[in-house]
Amino acid sequence: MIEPLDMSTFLTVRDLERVARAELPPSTLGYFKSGAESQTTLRANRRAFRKWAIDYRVMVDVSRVDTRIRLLGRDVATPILIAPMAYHCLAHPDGELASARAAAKSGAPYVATTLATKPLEEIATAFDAANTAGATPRWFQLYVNKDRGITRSIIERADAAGYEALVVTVDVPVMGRRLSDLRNAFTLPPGMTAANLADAVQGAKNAYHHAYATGRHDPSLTWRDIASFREITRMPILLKGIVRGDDALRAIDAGASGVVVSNHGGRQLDNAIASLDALPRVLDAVASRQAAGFDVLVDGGIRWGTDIFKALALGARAVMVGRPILWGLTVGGEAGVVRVLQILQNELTTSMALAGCPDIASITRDLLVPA
Ligand SMILES: Cc1cc2nc3c(=O)[nH]c(=O)nc-3n(C[C@H](O)[C@H](O)[C@H](O)COP(=O)(O)O)c2cc1C
Ligand SMILES: CCCCCCC(=O)C(=O)O
Repeated sequence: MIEPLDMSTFLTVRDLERVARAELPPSTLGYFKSGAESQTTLRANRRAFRKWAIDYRVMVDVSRVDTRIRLLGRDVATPILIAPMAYHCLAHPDGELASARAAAKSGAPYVATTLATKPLEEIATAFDAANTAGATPRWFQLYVNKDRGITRSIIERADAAGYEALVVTVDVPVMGRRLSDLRNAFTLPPGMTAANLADAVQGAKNAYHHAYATGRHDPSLTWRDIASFREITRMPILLKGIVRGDDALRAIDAGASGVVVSNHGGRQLDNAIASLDALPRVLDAVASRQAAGFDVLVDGGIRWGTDIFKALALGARAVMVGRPILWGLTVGGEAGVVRVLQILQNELTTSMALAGCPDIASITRDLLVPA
């Protein structure tokens, strides 16, 4: 019998990544880890964090460190969210049910993807059962289907299942060229499906990824559509994949409540600007709206608590973490994702204490200098 791994032996996200890379079949590993084309943006996302050093304060009472934030108008325990990512069952048979439970137990907001391998209703139930104090929100990420009837029905299902926000991903008009997926003809293995779309892609049950990307996904999405989604749902809308100040302002005009500064983890436009590099100009553009509750989040390349510290110091409300969650899920299922979130949370609170920041509000811009 193989003994379950003791999660406490993993001290960094990298420790889990190493084991996950060894465990995953090549085609799945390629799908999870890859960026588009030359992977320049994938690398730039990491490099952007190394451009900053933390100019710390001393002699501040940090006997208590509080990571609570306000997010879309409610209190949340941590600024670390789980990014929407397709096909969690590739990492572990419990898939999104495991990652959702782990998020709820850790107090980390969870963003379920349209392309989940478990139905959005089951993910909601798994999350809520573990969210005993009801303190943590879960959001739903939307990919827009060419058949707007299907899109509408997904939004209505997410609404009915009690998701608190709709995250519309806007940086995938078409899929980026991830070379390993092309070489491996990546698709879902037999028996695994994009569970929210099962009715929509009948006849392609073992090839959802390709069938969805080439046949169903809508490249004609524009700002006008956001206004039309506003009419369908009570959920506040965030746009994920914004890197420009003028687009952030358009998002506000379209009725969005926030944006996620993101280049999709370097998986879409290769040579795109790094997310962290784009963050300051987006924040500058929407500065006057932040007091009114317009939230700016960022993702891409976050692997350490100090990365989160830097993003918050630049002015992000919160961060989303992508691939590290898949490494944790691969290595230990729910316990592995809990461990990833614990590691990042511990690193964040340690860096806050060492930088003289007892709470998130005290992580200010002057604490960063060029490295
Ligand atoms: C395997 C994988 C699948 C993803 N699927 C989705 C998705 O379904 N919807 C979405 O909006 N973003 C998706 N993303 C992008 C993530 O939400 C996020 O923007 C990115 O992973 C952040 O970068 P990081 O992985 O470096 O943390 C995916 C990313 C990965 C790695
Ligand atoms: C054309 C939409 C396919 C997106 C696949 C999921 C995703 O966002 C990613 O792999 O990245």
